[in-house]
Amino acid sequence: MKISIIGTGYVGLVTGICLASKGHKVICIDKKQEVVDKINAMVSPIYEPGLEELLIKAVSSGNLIATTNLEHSVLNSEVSIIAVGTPANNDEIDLSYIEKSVWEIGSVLKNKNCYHVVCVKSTVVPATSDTIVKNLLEKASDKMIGEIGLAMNPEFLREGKAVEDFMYPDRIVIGAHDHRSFETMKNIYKDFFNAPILHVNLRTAEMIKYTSNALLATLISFSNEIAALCEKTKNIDVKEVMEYVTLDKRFNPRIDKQLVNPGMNNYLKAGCGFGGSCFPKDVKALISYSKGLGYQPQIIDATIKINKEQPLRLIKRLEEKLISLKGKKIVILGLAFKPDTDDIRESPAIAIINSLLEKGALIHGVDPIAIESMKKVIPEDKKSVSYTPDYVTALKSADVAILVTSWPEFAAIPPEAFNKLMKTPIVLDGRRVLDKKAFEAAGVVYMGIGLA
Ligand SMILES: NC(=O)c1ccc[n+]([C@@H]2O[C@H](COP(=O)([O-])OP(=O)(O)OC[C@H]3O[C@@H](n4cnc5c(N)ncnc54)[C@H](O)[C@@H]3O)[C@@H](O)[C@H]2O)c1
Ligand SMILES: O=c1ccn([C@@H]2O[C@H](COP(=O)(O)OP(=O)(O)O[C@H]3O[C@H](CO)[C@@H](O)[C@H](O)[C@H]3O)[C@@H](O)[C@H]2O)c(=O)[nH]1
Repeated sequence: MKISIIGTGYVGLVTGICLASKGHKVICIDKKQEVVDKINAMVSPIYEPGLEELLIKAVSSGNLIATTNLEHSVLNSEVSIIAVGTPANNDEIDLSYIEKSVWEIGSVLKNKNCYHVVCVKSTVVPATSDTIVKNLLEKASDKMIGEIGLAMNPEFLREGKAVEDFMYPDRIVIGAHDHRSFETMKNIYKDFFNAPILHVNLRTAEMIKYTSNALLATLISFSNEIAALCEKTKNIDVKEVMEYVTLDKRFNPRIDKQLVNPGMNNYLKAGCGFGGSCFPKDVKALISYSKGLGYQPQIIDATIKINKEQPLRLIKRLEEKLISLKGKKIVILGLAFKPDTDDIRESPAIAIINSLLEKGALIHGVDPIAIESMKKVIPEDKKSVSYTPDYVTALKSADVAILVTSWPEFAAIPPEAFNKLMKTPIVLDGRRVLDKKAFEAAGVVYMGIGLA
């Protein structure tokens, strides 16, 4: 099929490249010329494992091109997928990018005579597609929805695993205004063999996306609350508790008596809090949507509150240990909000560094790829903040190291290196990926989230 994708960020680019690799003819549209130029030059504008290899194949096979020309792209495609940002504005969803792109598409459709489906892939609060999007499209095109197709197809990919998640989805949710819109969208996904394609109405599709993110975020805050209790009780380790609780087959289904999900990859890992461009923004948008309906949410309100406190609890524990953090050299192992990405949006590292700076500490941030992104938010300054990709340089004569992002390379640092390099070898494991016994055997003071 011929598909145009409006907005070529994480979601738009991954969608475009993956659909092109399934044989569709894809045009990626972005308003940023530098993004378009990079794509056409077969250089990925974002860091995502496996993406650039697929991009090279997609562009060289002629299945993918990028442009800033929306009109030409919409006229030359059967479906337009909208993947522009829906950022938070004072904790409410900002729909201005959606509105602008819908208007632009509608204006082109005014002069297009064959059937065209407009599909919202961006995350939008329930009833956005069947009210705001529908009204704008009808007004701009001078046509009724029905004559133009309308769908909402939420995206569930995770950064760092985006290609894998897109190519092998657990389910494909298609909210459709009518049967014809649904059938057209279904055709796009006909070669995604193992995923069920679920047909729902537009607003249900929107609610499924928010519910998914709110549930996953709530599981993390729940685990962090249990971690706080474990820290106040000697000899209980939250890692052990959560691991054994989740052996229950209601969390960990079995096939032929074998665990399907043995690594506890189920959002019940306590840590220094969830970050990223989605969980914080989407849970807050759901809270604001809910309040707008006159319902005061309780659980998801607590999810955000616990997440805000979680990085600060870490600092409090350090203060209890060291009395004062003033002048202490503190190494932050990990700046990205999770491994395998250079994205630092809402990363717990930001709250941790800012709080430590307020207390007069000196920061040495380490990350394999997220340093440049972090410098834009917390710039390097010779006195109190510096960054390096090299942990050896950072750890030299440090007072404390805090592991914030579970990059595998940090878990692979030998415990002896901390003892040898640091002034006072104290390690605070904010992701529980280090081996406490090995650290203690190497003479390092080990502190961990969810462990007294
Ligand atoms: N990032 C994720 O992992 C993820 C996963 C699932 C869903 N989502 C949702 O998908 C949406 C997009 O997220 P993202 O992270 O890809 O955003 P992003 O900020 O990375 O990318 C958005 C892109 O849209 C472009 N753009 C904005 N208005 C435009 C217009 N009128 N015409 C052409 N281009 C335009 C911007 O230049 C930018 O490159 C959001 O609603 C987000 O909540 C994101
Ligand atoms: O047990 C866990 C699992 C995750 N996290 C943290 O949660 C955050 C988000 O992680 P993850 O879900 O892997 O990354 P995202 O790329 O933000 O993906 C989420 O947000 C996307 C955007 O909406 C959705 O598409 C995905 O389904 C949803 O998982 C990160 O800071 C993680 O460190 C934990 O603290 N404990």
